[in-house]
Amino acid sequence: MKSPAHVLVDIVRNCALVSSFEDDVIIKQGERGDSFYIILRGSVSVYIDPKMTGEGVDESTARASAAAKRKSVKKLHTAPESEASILSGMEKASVTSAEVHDVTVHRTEAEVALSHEDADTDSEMTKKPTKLLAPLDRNKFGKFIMKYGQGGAFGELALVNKDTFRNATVVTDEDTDLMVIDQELFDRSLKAEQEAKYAEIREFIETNSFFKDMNVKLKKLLEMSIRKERYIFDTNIVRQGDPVEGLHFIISGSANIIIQPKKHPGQYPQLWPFEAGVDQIAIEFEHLREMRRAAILRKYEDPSVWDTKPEDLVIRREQGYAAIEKHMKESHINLCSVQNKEVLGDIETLLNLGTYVQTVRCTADTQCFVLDTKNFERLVSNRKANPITMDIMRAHVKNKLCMRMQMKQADLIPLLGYMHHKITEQMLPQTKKVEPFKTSKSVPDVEEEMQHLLQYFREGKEVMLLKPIVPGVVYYRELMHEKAKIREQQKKASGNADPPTRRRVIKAQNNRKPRSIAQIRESLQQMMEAEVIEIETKKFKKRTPKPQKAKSSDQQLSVRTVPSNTPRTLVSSYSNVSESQDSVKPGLIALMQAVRKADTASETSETSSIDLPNHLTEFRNENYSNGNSSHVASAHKPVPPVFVTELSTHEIKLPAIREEKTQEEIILREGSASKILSERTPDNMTTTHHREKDNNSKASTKGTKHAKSKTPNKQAPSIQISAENKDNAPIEGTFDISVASTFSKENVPRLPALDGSQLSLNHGQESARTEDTSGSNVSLNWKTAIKFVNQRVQDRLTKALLEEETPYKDFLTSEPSLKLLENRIQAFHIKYGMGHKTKNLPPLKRYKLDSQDAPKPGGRVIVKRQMCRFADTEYIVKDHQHVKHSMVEHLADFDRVRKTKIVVQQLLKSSDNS
Ligand SMILES: Nc1ncnc2c1ncn2[C@@H]1O[C@@H]2COP(=O)(O)O[C@H]2[C@H]1O
Repeated sequence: MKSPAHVLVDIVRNCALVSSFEDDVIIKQGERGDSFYIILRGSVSVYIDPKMTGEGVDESTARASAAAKRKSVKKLHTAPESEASILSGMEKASVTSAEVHDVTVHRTEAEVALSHEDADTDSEMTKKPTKLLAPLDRNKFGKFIMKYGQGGAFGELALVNKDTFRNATVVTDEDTDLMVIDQELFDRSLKAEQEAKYAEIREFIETNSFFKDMNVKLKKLLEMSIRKERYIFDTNIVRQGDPVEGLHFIISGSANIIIQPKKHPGQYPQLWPFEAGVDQIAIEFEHLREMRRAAILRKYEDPSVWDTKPEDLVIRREQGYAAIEKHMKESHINLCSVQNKEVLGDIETLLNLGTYVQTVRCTADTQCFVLDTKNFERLVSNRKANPITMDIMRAHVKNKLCMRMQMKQADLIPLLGYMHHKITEQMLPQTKKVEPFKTSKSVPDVEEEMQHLLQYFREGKEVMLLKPIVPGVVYYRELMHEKAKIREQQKKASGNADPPTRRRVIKAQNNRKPRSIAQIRESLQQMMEAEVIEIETKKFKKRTPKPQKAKSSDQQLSVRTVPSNTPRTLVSSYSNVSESQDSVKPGLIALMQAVRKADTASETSETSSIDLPNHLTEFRNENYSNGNSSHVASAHKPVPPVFVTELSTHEIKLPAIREEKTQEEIILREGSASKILSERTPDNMTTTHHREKDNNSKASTKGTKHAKSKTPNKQAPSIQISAENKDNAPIEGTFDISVASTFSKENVPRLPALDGSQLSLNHGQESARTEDTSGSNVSLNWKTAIKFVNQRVQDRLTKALLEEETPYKDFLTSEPSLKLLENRIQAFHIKYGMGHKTKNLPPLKRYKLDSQDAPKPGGRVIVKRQMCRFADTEYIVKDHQHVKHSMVEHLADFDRVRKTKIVVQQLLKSSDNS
């Protein structure tokens, strides 16, 4: 093998020297070539036409275009100088080497003179003398790739590759002297070395994680585009602030990464301050970046933030070289050391930073493979041609930045965090545009609602005053009711109610506060009174034989029946109470005790007390004819039944009104409590539940088809009272315990129509005091209870329920309700903005839906839709609408400006808090 000196001598002796002028095309892409060039003086530029290499198109298209090209080559192979000769270096065209000549253009002085002469003649003829001297249009050669200067060499590929096609176009940038080495000389002097170089590059590509998965064609192109460079000890491979050349892959040696963070703001003014964008808060305040930048500059008045040069100069001039060296050392951060397999310039390239973030100084002789930016853009970052490499690179860069951020001095380099954030953002499948405030989790729902409102106001839209619908706002309760109803309906429709979720249960338990003993006692007492628990019963059980309990009853009730051929009496089984408690407890307890006492007495005497109406026979047979019930002797005459089923401690239920099918009013049965009721029931009757109103109201009942008897509700504790009407259907009322609590033997209301004779209650010794003409004995207490209950029913159907018809007679649209609404609006306003000024808000305007002067709903006028509680019952009362609509106009003086003010205040408040 020849020594380098011998090779050099051989080359110098046998090469040719050529001088070229500016814009001479030395090599044309696609043509065949047999020369290698070394630049002795001047410079050249390399251009590649991507269409000819097939890069940037997927393989199938490339194949198709290649086939097309092959065809055209066959056609035109006789004219090698024509366009047909511009073939892809990759394509193996069937053109013989003899037919193709090296068409490298060397413009000699004579040729140029000639062309000038031509131009002159031309100018004489065409008067356009400068035409040939016009600058060369280099665009037609494709993309600019790189420049070679003095000492550079090119044209080796055609000689190394068997196909001898030129892979790029080379054009002189100035007058250039070239050393030309022909194929023969090249083969014997340089070919081996060049081949080895390309083999090494090929191996690098095959093993490098960025490139190994690229397609073969791109790999081949990449192979031609990568060059090897050597850097000696203590030289910089790249320098912070210099324009990014491309990627440097260190393959041997080692280097230090040195960073001057102070330079970064000047290098990347568009990104500075670098904290912006790193976290959620910074993103939200991204729009304030300029202000922050100015503020920081004002604060520190530090020009070095922008440029470190003047500062360096000042130090050097004032304090000398030693000082500046020391200063430089201090401001340089030696971040880490890198070696084989390190990539330089990848961060900058991916983040499009333009200049190097760091200086990389060799700590040993170092070799790198270099992929220029242009070649990188052409072959790697082109997504179409190469979809995977960029993703691999991003992951690599992210890892690298992660590791660097964990280094000791990383805190002094804020740019690191920013770059990491940016790369992470790039790696997201779809980078989310973060809107300030809106997406922030720190902003509560209410605030978001307020922002919506603000938006509406900005757009000049009228908004419902009562929005947002959040707890504490006026219509929240109504909305929740509506929702609850819908849920209920859905549950009913689906057939089975879902059990509460475990989570809810836990929550409920957590919310429960521990109760004091007094509270526990109190609730126990209440439960006892409500017969939910059976403490008293148990006590009693020890002393007296217990009547059998009805199987179907969930409550502590039992009903005794008499044989079906005798009048049947239904009484409560509250017979197990000690007499000592009798007179002590007022109200309901007294009543219940009285009932129990009477019941006990009746048990012992085995007499029936209250007749069971016919329509209840079935009910009784179904529920109580299980042989467990004790039979009570019946009275001879049918008597109005009092059907005590359940107890209520809270709710006042509306009486369900039984209506005649044929008549336009409620008629109750004579000879019973219902008779009294019928006597006292006015012609017109309304079904509102304002007990405090007088009985002058006029509303009539309507005949209806609903005639089902209602089975007493055994779940909810309440007392239901059944009276009998013509159709033997019950009239049910609900016992008001709050009123009952004032009840005592002495103040039993006098019921003029209440006739003891109609009661066939037989309660042993107490019966002597009854006025029962049938001879049945009714205990005083029991009778009193019946009286009281009847009184209540009577009150319900006469006084309490008969209310004067007003536009807002329904509970929800009644005056108190609207007052409540006004209060809540006021509270809302006080809470959300106007404070004390809103105390004197004008009242809501009320309209009847059908009145002529009523405004149309919309804008400031809301229609309030409300369901009457009767909606759930089976009875329809004439002229009564279950669904009520009323209209309420918003407060008049609450103009938009003030609303906006409130919203803005609210927003400001919330941003202050956050
Ligand atoms: N990226 C590149 N791809 C191909 N050739 C290049 C590239 N950069 C520089 N060149 C040179 O341009 C020359 C064009 O002719 P050759 O193909 O013989 O050899 C080529 C290389 O020496």
